[in-house]
Amino acid sequence: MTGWVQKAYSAILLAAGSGSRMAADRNKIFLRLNDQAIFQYSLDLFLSDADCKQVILVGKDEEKVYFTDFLSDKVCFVVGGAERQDSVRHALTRVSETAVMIHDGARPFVTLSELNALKAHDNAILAVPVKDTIKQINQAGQISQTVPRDKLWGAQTPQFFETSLIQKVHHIAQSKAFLGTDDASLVEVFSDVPVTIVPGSYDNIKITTPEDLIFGRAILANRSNG
Ligand SMILES: Nc1ccn([C@@H]2O[C@H](COP(=O)(O)OP(=O)(O)OP(=O)(O)O)[C@@H](O)[C@H]2O)c(=O)n1
Ligand SMILES: C[C@](O)(CO)[C@H](O)COP(=O)(O)O
Repeated sequence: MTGWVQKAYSAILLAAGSGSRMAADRNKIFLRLNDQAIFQYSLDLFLSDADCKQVILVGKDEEKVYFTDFLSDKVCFVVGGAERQDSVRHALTRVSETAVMIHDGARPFVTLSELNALKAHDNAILAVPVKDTIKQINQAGQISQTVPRDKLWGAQTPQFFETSLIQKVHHIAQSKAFLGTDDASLVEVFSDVPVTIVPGSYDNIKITTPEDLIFGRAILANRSNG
């Protein structure tokens, strides 16, 4: 992992999802892992990084009240949109720095050394090599091919960009009604700027389904033992 790198940035922390796959009685972002709500882990990490000059917390309008205690001179609140991409686009209008780190609040286990590794690049994302054998299927649900995985990586967040670039490609994507599943995909489709893969950790899971809470508690227990 790359060492300490100084580069001022704004962080967009996404918490405006619904968590439908978690099937909880509230937005999963507020579920507790040990002593903290899920989104607090990465909020605290960004606030501990001196290079992070601004955190834009993106939530649902009706849930703003739950974020009030976390707002400050450095942390502002922006109302999200229907899709993750809409939430990012709303937040991008408020970014104060020339670089921006876009992060899922549902990924609580990113580390400072991973943030520093991203900051060593202009445009980069955390990702991990795909471990499973990947099958492509046909319409009948039968295998059409096994996709060679030596060049396949699973995209994570944070994803780190020059602010002007990511603002531009989000604007184009909206005008063309293009919906990507991450922010780097918009850079890939609507610019010729390369995005670097920074090898991340398999710990940096997105809390998505109920068993991820079990994995999350195991990751925390492992960290407190080590
Ligand atoms: N309209 C949306 C959708 C998602 N997110 C955020 O984007 C991250 C990744 O989204 P994901 O967990 O996949 O989506 P959820 O809507 O939270 O969950 P689900 O797809 O299971 O409903 C989460 O931190 C989520 O809060 C957001 O800010 N705005
Ligand atoms: C951005 C992301 O975290 C990359 O893995 C992911 O795409 C977010 O949402 P998804 O609904 O799980 O695809």
